[in-house]
Amino acid sequence: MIKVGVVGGTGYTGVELLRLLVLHPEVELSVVTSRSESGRKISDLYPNLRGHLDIEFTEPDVDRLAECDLVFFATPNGIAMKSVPTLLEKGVKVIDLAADFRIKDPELWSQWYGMEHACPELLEEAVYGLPETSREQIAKARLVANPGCYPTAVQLGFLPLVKAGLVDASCLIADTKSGVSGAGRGASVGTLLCEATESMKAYKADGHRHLPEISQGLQWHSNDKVGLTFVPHLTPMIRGIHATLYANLTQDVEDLQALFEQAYKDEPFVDVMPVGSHPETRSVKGANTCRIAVHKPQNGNTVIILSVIDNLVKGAAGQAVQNMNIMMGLDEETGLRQVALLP
Ligand SMILES: NC(=O)C1=CN([C@@H]2O[C@H](COP(=O)(O)OP(=O)(O)OC[C@H]3O[C@@H](n4cnc5c(N)ncnc54)[C@H](OP(=O)(O)O)[C@@H]3O)[C@@H](O)[C@H]2O)C=CC1
Ligand SMILES: CC(=O)N[C@@H](CCC(=O)OP(=O)(O)O)C(=O)O
Repeated sequence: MIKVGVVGGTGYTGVELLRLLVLHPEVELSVVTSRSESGRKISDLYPNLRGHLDIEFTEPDVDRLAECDLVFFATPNGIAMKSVPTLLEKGVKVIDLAADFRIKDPELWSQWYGMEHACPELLEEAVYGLPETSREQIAKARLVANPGCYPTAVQLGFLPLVKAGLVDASCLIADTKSGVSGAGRGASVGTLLCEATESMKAYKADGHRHLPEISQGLQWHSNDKVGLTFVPHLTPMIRGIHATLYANLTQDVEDLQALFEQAYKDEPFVDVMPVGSHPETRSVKGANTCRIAVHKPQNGNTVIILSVIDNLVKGAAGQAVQNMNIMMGLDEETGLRQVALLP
C-alpha cells in the first residue's frame, strides 16, 4: 500500500482528495492535516466519509509527513514550497495542487503571486502535471505541479489545434465560467449565497494569475508566439468549469472533429463528443472527465471549442490522483472510474 499524506484536508480540494483516496485500492491515508481542526475526527467534520476513514486531523508537521511515500498539498499558494525541499530530501514524492511549482520563471511567478519563491531551484525539476501532454515526465517525477482548474479546461480544448499549427496562436480567446467551490472553503463575502446566487459576473478581466500558466502551457506546444485573452466568470453553481474557446483557422481543415478524436483517442479522461454537441458541466460532476465539443460556424474562419470539467476533480483532486497513479506506476485510472452525478 502507498502511504499518503494530505496537507489541507479541511478545504474543498482536500476533502475531494479524501473522497477519492478512501476508495483507492492501493492507498493508505496516513496523515491528513489541519491547523484549525487538529485532533478532530475527520468524519465528524465530513460525514460523507463516515465508515470510510477513521483517523483524526493532525497539525501539519513535516517529520510526520516524511513518513509517507507521497504527500498532496491542497493548501493556498505559497505553503507547499516551504516544506517541499525537506520532503524531497527524505525521499517523499510531492504533488502540489496549488501554483507554487507551475510557472518555470521565478520572476514571472513572483510578479503574479506577489511573493518571493522559497525554492526557485526546484522550478525546473517540477513537472507540470497535465497527463495528456506530459505522461512520461510525470512517471519519473519526484515533484508534480498539478495544473489549475481553468488551465486544465482551456489547455485541453486548445491543444489539438495549437499543436497542429492550424490556428493563429497569437489571437486565442478563452471565455470561462467557474462554480463557486473554485474559490475554496474560506469564508468571504463574494461567495455568500446572497452574493453569488441568481447572478453572474466576470472577474479579473484585466489579468488573472491563470493567464501566464495557460500561456506557458500552450507555448510549449506552439511554434508561433501565443497570445491569449482570458476572462473568468463566477457562476451560481457549486462545481464546474465551462470554457468557450475561440481561435481563427489559418488554413482549411477538412475534418476538425477527426483532428480532436485522433488527438484524444487514447486518453481515458478526455471525451470528444459527437458533432453538434454542447457539453454541460453537470455531465462531469464528480468525475475526472473533460468533455470537449468542436464547432465550426459556416461563416468566417473561427473555430469554437467547448470544454467542461469539474473544477474539484479533473481541475484539482482527480487530476492529482491521476498524477499519483502515473508517478507510482499504477494503472492511471485506478480509483478514478466514477460516473458523473446526474441529474
Ligand atoms: N477549489 C478549486 O476548485 C481549486 C483549487 N486549487 C488550488 O488548490 C489549493 C487548495 O484549494 P481549496 O481546497 O479550494 O482551498 P480551501 O481554502 O478550501 O482549503 C485550504 C486548506 O489549506 C489549509 N491551510 C491553509 N493555510 C495553511 C498553512 N499555512 N499550512 C497548512 N495548511 C494550511 C486549510 O486548513 P487549516 O486552515 O485548517 O489548516 C484548508 O484545509 C489552492 O492553492 C487552490 O488555488 C486548484 C484547482 C482548483
Ligand atoms: C471561482 C474562483 O475564485 N476560482 C479561483 C481559481 C481556483 C484555482 O484553481 O486556483 P489555482 O489554480 O490558482 O490554485 C480563482 O479565480 O482564483
